[in-house]
Amino acid sequence: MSIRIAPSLLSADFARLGDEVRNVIAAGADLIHFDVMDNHYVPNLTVGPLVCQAIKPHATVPIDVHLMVKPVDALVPMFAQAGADIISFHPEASEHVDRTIQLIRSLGVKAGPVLNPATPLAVLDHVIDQLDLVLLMTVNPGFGGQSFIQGMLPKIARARALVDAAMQRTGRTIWLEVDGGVKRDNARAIAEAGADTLVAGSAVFTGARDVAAYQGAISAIRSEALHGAARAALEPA
Ligand SMILES: O=C(CO)[C@@H](O)[C@H](O)COP(=O)(O)O
Repeated sequence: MSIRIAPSLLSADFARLGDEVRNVIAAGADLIHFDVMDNHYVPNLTVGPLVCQAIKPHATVPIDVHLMVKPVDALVPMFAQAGADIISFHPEASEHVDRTIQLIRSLGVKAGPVLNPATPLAVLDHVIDQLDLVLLMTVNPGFGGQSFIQGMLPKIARARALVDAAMQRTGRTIWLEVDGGVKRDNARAIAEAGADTLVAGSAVFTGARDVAAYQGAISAIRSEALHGAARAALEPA
């Protein structure tokens, strides 16, 4: 299994966003995770489509837009136009979850729901076969730098089983992404539970804030996660 690392720009230097995007990509980032907060669905306010459009020329890897906004649908075409390659959204913030997924996919963008720590996996029941990814929050959304909620590990494992079954049924690829409190010292357990895509903000944008620092952080997380994924592959199904 391959592991994707998605640095969250929430912890980047917003005064130098183009440089930060280029630097984390040079350091090995597989995706750029772009957190959109509206001070309504979550108690924080970040950036919108104009900033996504501004970083697009610097992003030689896919831009993974995480919408923490309510309502959702009106912003979807704006982010598609701004260069989003992936758009995830919170089912609680959408009036019609199936419609939102179809809207995102109709614009040629990969789609997936984001499950808060307390959101049950049952929300996937009738849509999983249409998804490109499932994003599991391992902190409550709204802020970077929070601690990983340990109780989420069994939820990741249960989501892995659902995603595997859906991939077998449909022949599609569905990523299982985890976001919140991901560090080098828990990446192994997170990947062993079944995550294949790890978002990390404060654990990546750290140290001297240059390519070497980002490379050290990304490769440490990746290497731990690869160990975890290898261990999971050895375990009986
Ligand atoms: O969506 C969010 C927070 O709502 C995340 O993407 C955080 O930005 C991750 O930051 P760290 O927990 O890795 O510092």
